[in-house]
Amino acid sequence: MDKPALELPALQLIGLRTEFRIGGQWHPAVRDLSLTLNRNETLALVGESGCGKSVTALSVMGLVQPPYGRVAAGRIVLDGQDIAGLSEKQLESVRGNRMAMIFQEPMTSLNPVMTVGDQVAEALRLHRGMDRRAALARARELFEEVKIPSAATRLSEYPHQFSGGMRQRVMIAIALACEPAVLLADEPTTALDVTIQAQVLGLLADLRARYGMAVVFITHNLGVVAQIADRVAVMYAGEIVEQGPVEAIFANPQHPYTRALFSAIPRLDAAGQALSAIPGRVPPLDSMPAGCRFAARCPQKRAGCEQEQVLAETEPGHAARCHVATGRVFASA
Ligand SMILES: Nc1ncnc2c1ncn2[C@@H]1O[C@H](COP(=O)(O)OP(=O)(O)OP(=O)(O)O)[C@@H](O)[C@H]1O
Repeated sequence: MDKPALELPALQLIGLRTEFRIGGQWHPAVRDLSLTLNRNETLALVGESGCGKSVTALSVMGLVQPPYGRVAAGRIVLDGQDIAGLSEKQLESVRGNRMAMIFQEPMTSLNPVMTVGDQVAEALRLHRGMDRRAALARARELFEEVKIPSAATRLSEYPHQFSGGMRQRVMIAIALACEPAVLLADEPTTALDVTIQAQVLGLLADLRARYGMAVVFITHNLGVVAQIADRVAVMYAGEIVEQGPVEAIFANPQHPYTRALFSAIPRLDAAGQALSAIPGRVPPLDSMPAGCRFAARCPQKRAGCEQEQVLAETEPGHAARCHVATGRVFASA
């Protein structure tokens, strides 16, 4: 695919804050979240369950809506256009077109009573104005690109006739149909067995390069991160606590939470040693502590952690939200 000469970031989030209403009050599930993603780049969003990864992706897709949730602040800039304030109707022309999302369980997103071919074709008819015949011809090409064997005959089958891995390929074909600038992938391989997972990861990497997409890949599997990501953003309790190139995050993690995540991975050379799970749990949205949200679980807690922390660079392109790691003090100081 040709790229524009002067390239805008594919996706920029600037100060994103997404809130949910709990007991009549709004509480942030994501706050002060900024990141920039270029075309042909994969950013892994990692962290424990409940730390705000899916809410971040759903916010980008415009799928957090009142009355239960809202994007309360920030900009979501897709290929230079701020889409945070778009109406639902305007968003419909962006979703599945300039940005697309794939989920852990494709069965919940696929229509069980429509052939998979028609489901791929639907996106092309809606966003590209193709007639059914042309859309189905393109759907066949897309099935070949995502390596679904016997593409031509499988187009007229229904989702239940596909295995889990093949269904995920159908979802990827739908997502790619309109050649989106940004693909949001929320744990797309978690439900697959490891061999199929590796195949789907390889396929996503190939397609990213072929289509020049930016990919946000949500996972809590650090092995997957190592395999697929260029950059990593580690989230904890709704905030990015560390961000940087994948090599720097693995070789030189700065935030105590990132280090704790790494020490929770089983290691072959440490057979017999207990796995170090992180004691405690992510605080619920309606009782977030002031200051560092990880402090209560942090082995390096000290004076100053009770103050708001800023995300500050520890080396070029690598930042952490911890005054102990960065030597930088506080947002409020
Ligand atoms: N509709 C909702 N109403 C209220 N709270 C919500 C809603 N959706 C998500 N949350 C809360 O927002 C926080 C972030 O959730 P999110 O699903 O983004 O976590 P996650 O990091 O993606 O976790 P997982 O890996 O389990 O998907 C959690 O505390 C969750 O309970």
